[in-house]
Amino acid sequence: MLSPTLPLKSTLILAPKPYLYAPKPTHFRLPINFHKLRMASHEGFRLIAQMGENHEPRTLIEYVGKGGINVGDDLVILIDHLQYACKKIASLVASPFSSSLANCAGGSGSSSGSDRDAPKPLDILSNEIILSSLHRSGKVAVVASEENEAPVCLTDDGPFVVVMDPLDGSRNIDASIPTGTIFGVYNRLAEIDHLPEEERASLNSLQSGTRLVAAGYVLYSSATIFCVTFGTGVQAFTLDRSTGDFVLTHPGIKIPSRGQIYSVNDARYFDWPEGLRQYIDTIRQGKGQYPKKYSARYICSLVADFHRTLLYGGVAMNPRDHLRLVYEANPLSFIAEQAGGKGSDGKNRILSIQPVKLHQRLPLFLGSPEDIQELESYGDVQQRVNPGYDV
Ligand SMILES: O=P(O)(O)OC[C@H]1O[C@](O)(COP(=O)(O)O)[C@@H](O)[C@@H]1O
Repeated sequence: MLSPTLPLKSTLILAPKPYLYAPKPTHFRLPINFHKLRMASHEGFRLIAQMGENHEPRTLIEYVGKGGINVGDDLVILIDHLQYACKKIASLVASPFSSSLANCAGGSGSSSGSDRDAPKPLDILSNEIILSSLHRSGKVAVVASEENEAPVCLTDDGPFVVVMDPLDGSRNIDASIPTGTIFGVYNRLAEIDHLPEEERASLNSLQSGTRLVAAGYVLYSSATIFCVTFGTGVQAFTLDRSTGDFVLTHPGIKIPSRGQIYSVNDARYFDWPEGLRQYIDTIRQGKGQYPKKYSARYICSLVADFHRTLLYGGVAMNPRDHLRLVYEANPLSFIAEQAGGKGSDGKNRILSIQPVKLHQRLPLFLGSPEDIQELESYGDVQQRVNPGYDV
């Protein structure tokens, strides 16, 4: 019944054995230790074989299935289709054409004067890839996407509703900077099935974040990482390009209770409120509750900044009304909480904010519980000035 979990053609290509590609002698030597590389790849295979021997769920699909946490057949099928779509996107963003796709004016129709379809920008293509995969799953009633003005109805009796940002950070593609997909899954509200389609779709998409059944992100970077929670902790899986599987590499992620990194676009410092300036000035001087000088890291790609924060701790923020509640803040806050962290708008828990509009924006602060608490204690941390920025 499941969609083929066969990898994409490109992911079928076996990883080259480093020793077959030893460089021809030249007048300079590459600083590569091929013996070490060979050992590292042997170590990787030994690790994977061992995980299999222990009968631990090894792949994403094993993890969600009956041998793992058993989320139910319907949700397994949905996740299987979603991961398949994300593998396609991973190939797309890594392709030699990604940068020209990212920059093209885009459009879904034919270009004028030609009967050939105009190329579509990557975020539009990614949206179409996920939408069609979810449609084929037969398990999704409604999809609310950053790329669609209104929610899209797929299958009337599909048990789930999916909210998503199909490709966040695509403006970075030109410079090969990481991008990501963000998603959340709700149960369909069967009690409103009698309402007209538009109203049903809207109410299904505006469910409170506290009702999320699952949430995750896929990071397209040096590795492709599928990080997910079903409300019982957070696990991350890394795409093994030799088999096409997402392999469990980060079981039971726990965010450190305190980090030493803050992540924000601090060119906006002079548009910040006093409280936020004071907070950042304090922690970077090592004068906060944690007596260490904080470091700054900001990729300007939400999934990448959040992923690093989840692993290393600290706080990732965008203090202006910019990021979206329904398909960015809610799923990432659910993951943060499941990892022991927090998601806040500077005053309130994100998950308890009732969405009123699909594309609603808000300030977002995600990270280690002690860092978020300290930040909130400054009171005035939401940037009210939002003049619009060129870059
Ligand atoms: O310009 P800012 O305020 O630094 O915002 C950057 C944030 O905007 C995003 O690029 C998303 O913005 P878009 O939805 O307009 O693409 C995030 O990936 C990133 O974290």
